[in-house]
Amino acid sequence: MALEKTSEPCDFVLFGTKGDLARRKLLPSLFQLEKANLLHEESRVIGVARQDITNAAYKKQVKQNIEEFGGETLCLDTWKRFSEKLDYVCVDMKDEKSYQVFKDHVDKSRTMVCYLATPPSIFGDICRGLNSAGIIDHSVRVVLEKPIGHDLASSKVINDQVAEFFSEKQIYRIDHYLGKETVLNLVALRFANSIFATNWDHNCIDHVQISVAESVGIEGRWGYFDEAGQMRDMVQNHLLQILTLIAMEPPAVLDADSIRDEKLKVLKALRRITSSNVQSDTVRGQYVSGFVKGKEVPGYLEEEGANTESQTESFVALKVHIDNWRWAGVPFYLRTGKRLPSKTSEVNIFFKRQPHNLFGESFAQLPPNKLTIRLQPDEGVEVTVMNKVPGLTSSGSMDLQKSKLNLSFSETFKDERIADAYEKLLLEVMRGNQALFVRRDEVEQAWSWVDGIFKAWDANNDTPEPYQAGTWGPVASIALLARDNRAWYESRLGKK
Ligand SMILES: NC(=O)C1=CN([C@@H]2O[C@H](COP(=O)(O)OP(=O)(O)OC[C@H]3O[C@@H](n4cnc5c(N)ncnc54)[C@H](OP(=O)(O)O)[C@@H]3O)[C@@H](O)[C@H]2O)C=CC1
Ligand SMILES: O=C1O[C@H](COP(=O)(O)O)[C@@H](O)[C@H](O)[C@H]1O
Repeated sequence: MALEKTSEPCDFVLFGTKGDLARRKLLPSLFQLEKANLLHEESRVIGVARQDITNAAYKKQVKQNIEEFGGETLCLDTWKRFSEKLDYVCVDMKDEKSYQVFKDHVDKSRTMVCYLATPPSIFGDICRGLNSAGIIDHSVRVVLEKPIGHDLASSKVINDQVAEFFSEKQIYRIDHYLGKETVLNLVALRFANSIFATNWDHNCIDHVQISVAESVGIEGRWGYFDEAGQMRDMVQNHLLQILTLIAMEPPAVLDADSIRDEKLKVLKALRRITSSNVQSDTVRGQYVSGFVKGKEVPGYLEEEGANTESQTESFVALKVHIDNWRWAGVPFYLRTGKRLPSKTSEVNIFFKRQPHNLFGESFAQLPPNKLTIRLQPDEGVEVTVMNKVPGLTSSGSMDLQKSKLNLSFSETFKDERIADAYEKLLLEVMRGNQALFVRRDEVEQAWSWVDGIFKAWDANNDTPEPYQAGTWGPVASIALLARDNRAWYESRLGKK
């Protein structure tokens, strides 16, 4: 993927620079942008945290982060250029007065991006602090991390707090799945290829499966995860965003609001899950100890910091209906979980059978066409097609077999490095393109739908079903599809 350099110098202010996300993802991504010469020569990265350290000490910490999480040997030339861009500001983000110090660090003639990699509970404090220091004007952009809130009500509170100081045009709500190369490719695949564009509805498609499987557990983030659970951590944002890109109508143009208007319509058309269908259409699970990739791992309730009463779900499977013309009668099955056999995300589109069988028994036994979009790893697109087995037969019959048309990104684009999602998104913020960010109404519509599921679970006194770490989730997840005479497509890596 060729990314384009930012044309304007930018002050990129990273609140929460010592946190997990900043260390693992954001700083290494900024470093990669520097390495690819995509940061403007005069741009700066200003880390903000509450520890009182010198700029030199901060640079040392950032260097260690990049060495630890950058995934490659540190390129010293790049580091020299990058470290010259680094600056550090000590702020207690809850104390309005402490923001005055910014005046000495930011240059109002540049574009300013404030990335809030902090708990959402202090987004309002940060905006207020920046405002009291006179830093906010119409050109400043603010990036908000997900999940925004815990439910619709709390997300409205946070969005209102930020909206007091920033207009919607200045707000970039990040969902890092929207920066993944293969998720970006969904739009190209659908709207640049007439073979898909013209077959993308209830006439041709039987059902859709979206699986986002993780092999990791909660990675020492009990405090955060146990409050959130897989539904708020993954479904409310990443899975619903993927779903909207698969299901949306073609936007008139590829600008931010045209795309977001179409995604919003899909979210509005989601059939609500209530206490009458929650049992048939949802499954939630919590892992118990088991083996992942041959290694013994603890159960959810044995994780560091765990409370043994927790009923937080680490797995969710859903049957979702989109009540509109295009998708009438086409179920979308979604599943995501931690401590599954492998880290594999893919979308499988199952097409309908041909209306009439011209080929006899061998054809009847074969599954219909399937389009697999491998989001990660081994990014690519695969179509299963029916093919004649070459050769002569005494009866003259035609034997068919299932074959694959396989586009592997790593083989096809050998010379292109696949950029991390955050690299793409950070560059888009610096460039001022909101197309890959989530609008307030989308976030709130998604919460409203997810809130309905929690309400229904509560009404039914539903609790998560146990599943062994290293398996594909509770048995009920298999039953969810089996009731419809369907089965999850167990992806290639799951078989390894
Ligand atoms: N970690 C991840 O993989 C992901 C995280 N996110 C989101 O990103 C955000 C950050 O997450 P994460 O990095 O994991 O969180 P952490 O708890 O690791 O980091 C939060 C940062 O905020 C700082 N902070 C909190 N309160 C204050 C305060 N009053 N004054 C100054 N600094 C403060 C902390 O400073 P200190 O170091 O001093 O405590 C810390 O550096 C959250 O919204 C999360 O939901 C989203 C996707 C993935
Ligand atoms: O946002 C989050 O995403 C990660 C999974 O992201 P991926 O890019 O590695 O697929 C998830 O592990 C984490 O819990 C969640 O907060």
